[in-house]
Amino acid sequence: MSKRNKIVVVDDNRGVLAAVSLLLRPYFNQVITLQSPVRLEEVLRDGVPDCLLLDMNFSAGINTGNEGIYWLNRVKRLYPDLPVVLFTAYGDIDLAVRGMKEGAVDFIIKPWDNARLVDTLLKASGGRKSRNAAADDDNSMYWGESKAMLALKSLVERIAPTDANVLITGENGTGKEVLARAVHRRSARHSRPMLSVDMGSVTETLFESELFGHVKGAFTNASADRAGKFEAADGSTLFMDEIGNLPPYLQSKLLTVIQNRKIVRVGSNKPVDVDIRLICATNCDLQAMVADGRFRQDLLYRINTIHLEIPPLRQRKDDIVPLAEMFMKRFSEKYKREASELDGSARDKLMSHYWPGNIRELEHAVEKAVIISDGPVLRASHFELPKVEASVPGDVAGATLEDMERQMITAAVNDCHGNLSAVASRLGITRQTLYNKMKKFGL
Ligand SMILES: Nc1ncnc2c1ncn2[C@@H]1O[C@H](COP(=O)(O)OP(=O)(O)OP(=O)(O)O)[C@@H](O)[C@H]1O
Repeated sequence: MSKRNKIVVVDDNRGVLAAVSLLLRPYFNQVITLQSPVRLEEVLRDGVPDCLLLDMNFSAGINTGNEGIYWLNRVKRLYPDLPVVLFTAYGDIDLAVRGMKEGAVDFIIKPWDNARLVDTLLKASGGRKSRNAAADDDNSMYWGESKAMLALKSLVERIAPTDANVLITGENGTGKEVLARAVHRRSARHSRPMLSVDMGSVTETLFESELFGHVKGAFTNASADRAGKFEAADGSTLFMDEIGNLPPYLQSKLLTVIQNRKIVRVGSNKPVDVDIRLICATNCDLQAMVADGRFRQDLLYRINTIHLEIPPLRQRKDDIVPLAEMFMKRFSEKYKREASELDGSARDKLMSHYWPGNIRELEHAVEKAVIISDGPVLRASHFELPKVEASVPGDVAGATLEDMERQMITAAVNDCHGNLSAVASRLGITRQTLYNKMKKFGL
C-alpha cells in the first residue's frame, strides 16, 4: 500500500502516543499526536487527515468510554467522511461496537498487535467513502423459507394490488413495518412514498394534529397551517404503527375518515378529500381489546379487511439461519469484514435461542458478531445472546445497573410474549423509554 499523508492519534497516555507514532511514521507522511481531544477540532480545521485514531477514555480514573463516543459524534458531525478508528481497552468491546454503529470504521483493542494496527489504519485511510453509504438503508423484506412465510408471501402477492385496508399483527420486531413496505411496493400506489406514523411514540396531545393537521391559530404554537399525515399520504399508503394505542376519541375520528374519505384539520370546518390506503400494525390483541371495550369493533372491521399475521421467529426456525446469513452478508459489506460463514456452533446457538425480540434481535446479534469477527467464520463465541430468564436472578454480585436493566427487560419481553405495551406497563416506564432502552441494549 502507498504511503498515506496524515493521521491524527488521540490518546491520554504518552507512552502509547510515542509507540504508535514510531510505528506509523513509515506509513504516514505526518503523524500528529494529541494527549487530549480538546484541541482536536482546531487540528482538524488545519487540514483533515486521512484517518483519526481515537482513544475511548480520557479522564484519568473514569473509564466509561462516553468521552470517546462524545468525541466520535462531534467529529462525525463536522467531518462525516473522516474515517475514525477507535482505540479501546479489552473490556470495552461493547463500547467499540456501539462506536461502529455510530460511524467509526473500525476499532483496535489494547494491547494492540502492531501489524494489525497498521493494516487497519491503512485500510481505513485508503478511501474516504463513508461506510454508512453502503447498504445502510437496505430494509427490503426477506421472506424466508418456512411454510408460514411462503403462505404469507402468496397472500401478499394477491392482496397488495387491491386497495383493501390491511392489518398486520405480530410480536415486536417480527417485521411488521418491513411487510407494510412490501405490500406498498406491490401496489398501484408504489410510485409515491408510503408515509408512516407511530402511535406508540406520538404524545397523546399531538395525535390529532399529527394525523389531521391544523390551521394557524388552532392552538398555542400553531403558527401556520400544517397538513397532517392523512393529507400528506393522499394518493399513497399510510402506515399506522401501534394502532392499539389510538385513544377512543381518535378511534371514532379514524372511523369517520375511513367511511367518508374526508378529513378536517384541527381548528377548521372545511372537509378535505383524502384517498389513502391504510395499513395498520399492532402487537396488541385487538380482539381482546374490543372485548374489554378498549377498541371499537366497527373500527376493527374496517381496518382488518385483510389480516396478515407474522409468526414469531421461534416458530419459524427454518428462517433463522438464512436470515442470519443475509444479515451477515449485509453487515460484512457495511463494516468491511470478511465474515461469510456460520460454523456449526454458531448455528446451534442461534437455533436454540428463544428470540424474544424476533428479527430485530437477530439482526443486532449478527451485526455485533460481524463487527467483532476476526475472519471468514462466525462462531458461537461471536454471538452474545442474553439468557432468557423468567425473573431477575437473586445473585446480582458483579452485575452493573445496565446488566440488571437488560435482564429485566429481556425477562419481561419474554413473559409478555413481545407485547411492548404490556412490557412497558409492567416495568413502569413509557413505551418510548422502553424502545430507547431496547435500542441501547441491542434487544
Ligand atoms: N423479513 C425481514 N427481512 C429483513 N429484515 C427484516 C425482516 N423483518 C424484520 N427485519 C428487520 O428487523 C427490524 C425490525 O423490523 P420492523 O421494524 O419492521 O419490526 P416491527 O414488527 O414493525 O417492530 P415493532 O413492533 O417494534 O414496531 C428492522 O431493522 C428490519 O429491517
